[in-house]
Amino acid sequence: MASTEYSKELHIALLAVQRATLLTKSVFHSHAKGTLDKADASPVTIGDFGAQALIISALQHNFPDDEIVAEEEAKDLRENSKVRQTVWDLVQNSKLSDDAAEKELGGAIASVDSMLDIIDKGDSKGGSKGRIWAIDPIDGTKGFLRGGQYAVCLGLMVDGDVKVGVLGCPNLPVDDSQPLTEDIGADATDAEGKGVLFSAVQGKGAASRPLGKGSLANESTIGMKPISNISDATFCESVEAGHSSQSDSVAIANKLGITKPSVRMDSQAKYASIARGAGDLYLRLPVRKDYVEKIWDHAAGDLIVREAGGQVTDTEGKRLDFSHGRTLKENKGVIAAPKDVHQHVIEAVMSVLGSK
Ligand SMILES: Nc1ncnc2c1ncn2[C@@H]1O[C@H](COP(=O)(O)O)[C@@H](O)[C@H]1OP(=O)(O)O
Ligand SMILES: [Mg+2]
Repeated sequence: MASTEYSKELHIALLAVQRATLLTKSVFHSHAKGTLDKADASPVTIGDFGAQALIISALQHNFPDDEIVAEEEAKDLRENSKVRQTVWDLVQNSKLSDDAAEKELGGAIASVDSMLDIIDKGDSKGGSKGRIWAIDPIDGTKGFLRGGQYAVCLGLMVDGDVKVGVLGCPNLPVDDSQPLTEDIGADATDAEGKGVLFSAVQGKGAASRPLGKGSLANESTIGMKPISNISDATFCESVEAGHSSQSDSVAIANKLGITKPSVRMDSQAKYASIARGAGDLYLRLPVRKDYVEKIWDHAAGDLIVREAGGQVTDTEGKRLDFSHGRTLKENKGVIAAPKDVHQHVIEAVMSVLGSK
């Protein structure tokens, strides 16, 4: 492997997200078969803890001095032996079939207690200095539960700037050119042709590759679709009306002359979908004034879209600022679009939100 800047970080991030995403798929299947019921916990909880443990152990093995911001803490696992055992069994059984890759990630976690300590390493406060990884082990929990879209998310920030981003999207089609539809990939966890790893390194573009099971398969470069007429755009938004205002998005679409209905999907799969040109715009319009977005919900997607030729800002046109700790407290909402139409979209957004 050529050793350009951040190539090792990218390589390890891809393998770590691949392994963790495969773990979440196996949780979904065990749940669907009913074999998880006796664990007394939701499959989201099991998958979240398992995926976070696997990713952090890989990062600690390779980059022991880096800080980590992750969504979960092990408190509940320490208090519930049944769930703890379920997660531990799962983590022990989650190995890449490529032995060399598994070795690069540091192999198996030594004990159940070290697994708990590893999960708790995700407690960094974040900030504007140093190397900090942001992890969302399962983003889009509702999508995960319904067999639809969710994402395993990992980003590396250096001095508050995202340098590497990886998204594991097990239920998106491998084919970058497949058009975006509401139920794309739904109930398709086991179907052929599903499961993608998206990645980007700052200044080096964005790529996709099949999620696969073993060594990382061939990557293809991805890019946003040029739009000659904004009224032909397809936009994505949350399924959850509580996460993004679906009435404001209709008003903004009207203003832009967009007639196609929105495509609703959970998770950062929205960022990935526009980055590969399957959709054009991603609107995330605040519903509650007091909600602050979390860095792990945006770091990877923000870089992947920008490296694919897009611009990502908040609803006022400000770039997402990852240097303020665990949250994006200086931003409200997210607007992602191809670079040359982004300002036009922001004007429509500001006019609609400003007139409320
Ligand atoms: N009021 C809210 N506004 C925006 N995002 C929210 C809100 N409440 C929760 N979220 C976050 O939205 C993310 C999912 O986004 P999407 O709708 O695009 O799939 C989750 O990480 C979730 O965080 P959490 O996991 O803490 O609930
Ligand atoms: Mg999330």
